[in-house]
Amino acid sequence: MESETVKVGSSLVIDSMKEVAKEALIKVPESTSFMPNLPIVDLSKLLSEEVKSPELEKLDRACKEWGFFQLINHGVDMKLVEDVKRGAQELFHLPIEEKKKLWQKPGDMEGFGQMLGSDEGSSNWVDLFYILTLPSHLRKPHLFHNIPMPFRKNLEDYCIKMRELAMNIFVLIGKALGIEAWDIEESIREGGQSIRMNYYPPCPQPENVLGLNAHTDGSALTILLQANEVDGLQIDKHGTWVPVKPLPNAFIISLGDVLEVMTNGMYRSTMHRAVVNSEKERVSIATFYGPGRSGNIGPAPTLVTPERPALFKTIGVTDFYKGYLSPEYLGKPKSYINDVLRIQNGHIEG
Ligand SMILES: O=C(O)CCC(=O)C(=O)O
Ligand SMILES: [Fe+2]
Repeated sequence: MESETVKVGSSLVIDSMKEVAKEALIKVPESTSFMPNLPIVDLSKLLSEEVKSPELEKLDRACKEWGFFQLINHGVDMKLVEDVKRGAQELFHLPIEEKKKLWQKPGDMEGFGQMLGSDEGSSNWVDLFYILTLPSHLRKPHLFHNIPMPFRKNLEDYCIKMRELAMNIFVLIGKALGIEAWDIEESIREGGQSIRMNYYPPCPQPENVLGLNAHTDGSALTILLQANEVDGLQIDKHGTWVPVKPLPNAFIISLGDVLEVMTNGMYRSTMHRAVVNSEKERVSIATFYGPGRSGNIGPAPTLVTPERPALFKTIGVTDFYKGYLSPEYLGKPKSYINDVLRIQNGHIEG
C-alpha cells in the first residue's frame, strides 16, 4: 500500500478510444489571435495584501473559470529553477547504461518509463521520469541515489521550495474562498509530493499524435514548469484548446480533481493535454501535490452549508487512489469523481 499517494501523477493519461473520440469534439483553433489568455496571478501581491483584494479576486476568478493560472513573482530562486530545468533535460540524455539504473521496475510506476497503460497501444508521444519526492521516507533509495549530482541536490532543494509554494497557494485559495480555517491545509502539509518529468521527442507527424492525451490531474494541485523553450500545453476552455505561452519565470498552476472535491465543486479541475513539435524536443516538469495517506478526501466542512450541501462523498485517501487508478476509471477524465464520489441527489449542478 505504500505507494498510494505516489501515483497521483502518472495515472491520468491513458489512451482510450472513447476519450480520443470525446477529445475530437474539442476544437483546435485556426488562429490564436483571438484566444483568451490564461490568467496571470502575482504571488508577491497576494502575500502582501491583507484582506480581500483585487489580486485575490483574480485568483478566485482564475480558479473558477480556468482551473489554471500562471503564477509570477513566486519567490522561488530562479537559479535553482534554471538548474532543475537543465538537470531534467540532461536526465533524458543520459547514456543508456545510466538510464537503466533508473528504469521502472515491473509493477512500479517510479523511474524512467512509459505512461501507464501505454503497452495497450497508447498514442502518448512521451517518455517520462516519475519519482515520489515527499514524504522523504517513502523515497525509493535506488532511484534517488542514482540521480546524478548536482541534479539530485537541486531536485531535493526544488521539492522543498515546491512544498512551500504549494502551501502558500492552498492558504490563498482558502482565503479566496472566504473561509477562515482552511481544513485541507493540514492534510496537505503532511501530504504526498511526486514529480514527473515529461520528455516529448520531436515527432515527424505531430498532427497525428499527442504528447499527453487530454486529462485532468489526480493531484490536489500541480505546479508545472516548462523546462525548455518549446511550447505544447493546451487547456480546454469551453470546448476550445487554448495554447499556453508560459511567461519567463512563471509557474503554471493546475487545480486537480482532489481540489475539486475538497472545495465542494467551488473550484474545478480542467482538462489539458500536450502537443508535440515536428523538429524540437520538449521537456516539462510537473510537481504533483496530494493529501497524506492517512487522511480523507472530501468537501471541506466549512464549504458544506444548507444552501450548498456536500456534492461529493468523503473517502479515505488510499481508497480514493485505488478507485481512481482502477481500469474502469483510468484515462477517463473526472469519471471517478463524477461517477463514484458525486452525490447524485445534490441539487447543485456540478
Ligand atoms: O507537458 C506539459 O506541459 C503538461 C504536463 C501535464 O499535464 C502533466 O504532467 O500532468
Ligand atoms: Fe497534467
